[in-house]
Amino acid sequence: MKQQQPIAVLGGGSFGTAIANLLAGNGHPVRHWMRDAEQAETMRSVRENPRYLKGVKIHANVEPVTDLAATLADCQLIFVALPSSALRAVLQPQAQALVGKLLVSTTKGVEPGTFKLMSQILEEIAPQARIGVLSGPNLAREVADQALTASVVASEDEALCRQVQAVLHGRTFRVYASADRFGVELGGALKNVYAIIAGMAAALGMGENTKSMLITRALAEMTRFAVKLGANPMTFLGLAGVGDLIVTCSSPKSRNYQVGFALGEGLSLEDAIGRLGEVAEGVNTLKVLKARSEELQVYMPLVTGLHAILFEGRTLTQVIELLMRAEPKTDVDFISPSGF
Ligand SMILES: NC(=O)c1ccc[n+]([C@@H]2O[C@H](COP(=O)([O-])OP(=O)(O)OC[C@H]3O[C@@H](n4cnc5c(N)ncnc54)[C@H](O)[C@@H]3O)[C@@H](O)[C@H]2O)c1
Ligand SMILES: O=P(O)(O)OC[C@H](O)CO
Repeated sequence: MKQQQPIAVLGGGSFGTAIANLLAGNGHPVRHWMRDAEQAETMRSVRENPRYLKGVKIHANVEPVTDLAATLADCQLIFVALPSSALRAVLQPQAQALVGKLLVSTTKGVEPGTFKLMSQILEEIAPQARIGVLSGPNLAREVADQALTASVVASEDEALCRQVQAVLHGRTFRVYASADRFGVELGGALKNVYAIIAGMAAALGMGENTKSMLITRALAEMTRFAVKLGANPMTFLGLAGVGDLIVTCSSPKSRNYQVGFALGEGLSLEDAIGRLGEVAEGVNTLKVLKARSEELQVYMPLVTGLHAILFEGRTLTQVIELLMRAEPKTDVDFISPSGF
């Protein structure tokens, strides 16, 4: 009988582990690549990732590995679950091995300096690869615990979308397809910033009206920015836009929300990140988004306010005062700019 080709998952953190397990549970052999040999050995022997996904049993079809070149050589379909800060550095030296491969980024971040999204970096490193993204309301812990979940695979390459749907679809995980790779990926990166704000609001005991205002105005702000970049605003009404924004802004399981909550409790940014000990992409995204929104002259008061608190020494009270007293605006202005 012909042996099934393995699927690669790059990144030994919580999301890499959750995706590897999902694929394995669907009957696929998985090469789960991580840089840390000790972690791989632990995962091989105890069948758990105690540092990033404690209590979740690693499926027998998952093989934790540390040889990146061999992993890329053996696999055609490759899921990338590396932090945005590591993706280029890890994959650039492997450019030759990526020719003709199907690369699916699950990383939700933006590169400082270039403002490139992760699939755009993959495209630059490997112009002869086939590229897609997977994004949506997908907290790793819940995916791993088999909570009913939906996600979006986005690519101009329809066959890639169908293949990703086929390998991930299962009893607990539904995958929708989209041709709008840029919009889907941008939504996933931007929402992390607003989750920090939502976490702060929760720590301060703010009410339900406030939470709703924050999420809705965050969506307006994200969409305004996306439209300026030429993205389709309708994509933001889907799972990878409003769906991901809701889960990340309402769940204490979100690491970005946790950073915000710690800030709301009075911790410094450094201590909040230290206490988390995992990736919170929103902090870096905030810096690059603030700079880019100024260059493009897009009105983003929540981004400006959070940046002022984290990096310009403003107090939360000062920023709330400024936001609430700002000139009244038109609702849904990014769709009907001349509403009034
Ligand atoms: N965790 C989630 O719920 C979730 C869901 C969807 C998408 N994502 C995205 O997935 C990406 C990865 O996040 P995560 O949650 O798995 O992170 P994590 O904090 O759980 O783990 C990060 C992993 O990356 C590894 N790493 C760090 N630097 C590296 C390098 N230079 N080379 C190789 N490995 C390196 C660490 O060793 C660790 O294994 C992020 O962009 C995140 O936004 C996360
Ligand atoms: O834990 P966070 O804040 O990185 O969010 C995880 C996912 O992006 C939620 O979809």
